[in-house]
Amino acid sequence: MGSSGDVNWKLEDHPKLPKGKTIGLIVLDGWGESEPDQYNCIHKAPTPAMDSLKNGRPDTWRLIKAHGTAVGLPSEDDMGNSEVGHNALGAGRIYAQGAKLVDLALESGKIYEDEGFKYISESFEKGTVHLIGLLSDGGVHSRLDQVQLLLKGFAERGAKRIRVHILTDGRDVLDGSSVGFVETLESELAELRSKGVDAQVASGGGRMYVTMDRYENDWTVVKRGWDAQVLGEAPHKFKNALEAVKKLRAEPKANDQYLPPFVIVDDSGKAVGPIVDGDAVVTFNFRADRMVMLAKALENEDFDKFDRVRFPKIRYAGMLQYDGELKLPSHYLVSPPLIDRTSGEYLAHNGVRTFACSETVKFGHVTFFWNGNRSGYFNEKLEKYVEIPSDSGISFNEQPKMKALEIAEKARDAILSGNFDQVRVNLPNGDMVGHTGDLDATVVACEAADVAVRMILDAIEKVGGIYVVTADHGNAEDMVKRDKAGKPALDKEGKLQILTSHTLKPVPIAIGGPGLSAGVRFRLDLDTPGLANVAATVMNLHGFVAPGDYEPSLIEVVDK
Ligand SMILES: O=C(O)[C@H](O)COP(=O)(O)O
Ligand SMILES: [Mn+2]
Ligand SMILES: [Mn+2]
Repeated sequence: MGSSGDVNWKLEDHPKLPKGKTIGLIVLDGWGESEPDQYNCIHKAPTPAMDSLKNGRPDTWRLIKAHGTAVGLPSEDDMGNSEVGHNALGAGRIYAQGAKLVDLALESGKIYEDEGFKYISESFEKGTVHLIGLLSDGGVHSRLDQVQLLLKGFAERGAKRIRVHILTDGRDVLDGSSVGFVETLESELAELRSKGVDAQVASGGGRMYVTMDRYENDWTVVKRGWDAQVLGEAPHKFKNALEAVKKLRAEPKANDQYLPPFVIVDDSGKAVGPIVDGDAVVTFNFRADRMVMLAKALENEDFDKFDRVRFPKIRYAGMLQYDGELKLPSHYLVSPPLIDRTSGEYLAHNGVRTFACSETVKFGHVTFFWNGNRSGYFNEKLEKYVEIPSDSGISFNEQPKMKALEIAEKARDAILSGNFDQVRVNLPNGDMVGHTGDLDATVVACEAADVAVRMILDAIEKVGGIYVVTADHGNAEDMVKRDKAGKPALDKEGKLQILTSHTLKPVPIAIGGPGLSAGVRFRLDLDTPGLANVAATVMNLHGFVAPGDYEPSLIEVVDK
């Protein structure tokens, strides 16, 4: 057990707070705090459990920051996301995250000096370099400006033939914005062509239908991408990417997230950029969860998730290494943040028994991301992680209740069993349904999450425990794009622009339960605390003082 040899894992006893209270720790995914209006689905939904934690309870309910620099992102314009949110919640400190690390490596040019670039550049002379990833400026999984810099950088350093395999977004950015991003990319590629580089888009598809599945929920998503990117085969063929995206978007009910796969073909109808022996491949997403499955398909000799038909001998590098435990991929352009000494690891060393649960689409959030991008248990005798299979092959507005009830039942049973000191869940509804842009379904989703919260609170009540309820970033509380004055913004045709993405809003945190010592309340002296302050808070509630370099606890104990 343990990640680093000479760490003193023993946590000091908290001078005032007892040990042995069962803590129910709930993360509502995509649940921010915003003005109550008709685009605030949390406000529109009946949420009696969450309301009861807030109303009239200023000492034990507050807001904390969940976006921008508070979670290690480059700027205050960066909305929060699950990866950085759960990293901060679990690690108790703020780490420069993927987006920022890539920015720094590009700015300093270090990206071109390290092993990963040297490795792929061996293919520049004779092979093609392929770039695969999410094409948007969402800044959650990838950023187009970084891709533009990479394209230039590769060309300046000898790449002769470049192919880009795009995944359209519409989830971290507005639906329909794919067209503009493709235009930007196309003009970048035209610029390269004018300098003698053979550069073009080779394939594409919508991120949720092609390639970017996560936590092995549905391998057919990755297969669709493989067929287009590697084999050069797809149901739709076009002469260029702009035409592809425009035509496919014109189909009834089409949207950026779910565009079908396509390949770009030459005049003879042949795909312009299948991946073949001797080529280099870079997956340019910096975020791990939705790249791991493709990385496995590209890298692993033994692979049985679908028939790859061909397994080309390529030089493959990720923008980052996506899984430090699996060392996947083995080559990468930028080193990921080294998140060590997470609260989970400390608590395991101090005998705290932990149960963690979510459904597939968020399971890694409350385990892998929570534990500093680390798979598996710190101590399997003390921990139990339960994954409830998510529905696959549907958009979650079709089943907005998702598995909230099942997650709550597992948490309830874990709490009542007396076998665990911390029972931690992620309730995905507000986020996953919020991303569909379906307002009515998102209201149902928020209500379902609230019902799940109630069930967990009731179990905590029964065992005399403590609850901590918070969220990782905003989403469902604001479902419309707004102008600077905060009014809903209309597009050129006068239509409302539905917001499928996360937001910049703060998130609530509430504590309570019969086990909470009298006199515990939120401190008023902290200057805009954020998600990283939660870990020390939870350690206190388990009866421990947090390590000195953790962000300060949110609570104090006053004499009553
Ligand atoms: O991957 C996704 O679904 C979105 O881009 C971000 O959502 P998450 O950060 O809540 O997972
Ligand atoms: Mn999230
Ligand atoms: Mn999300």
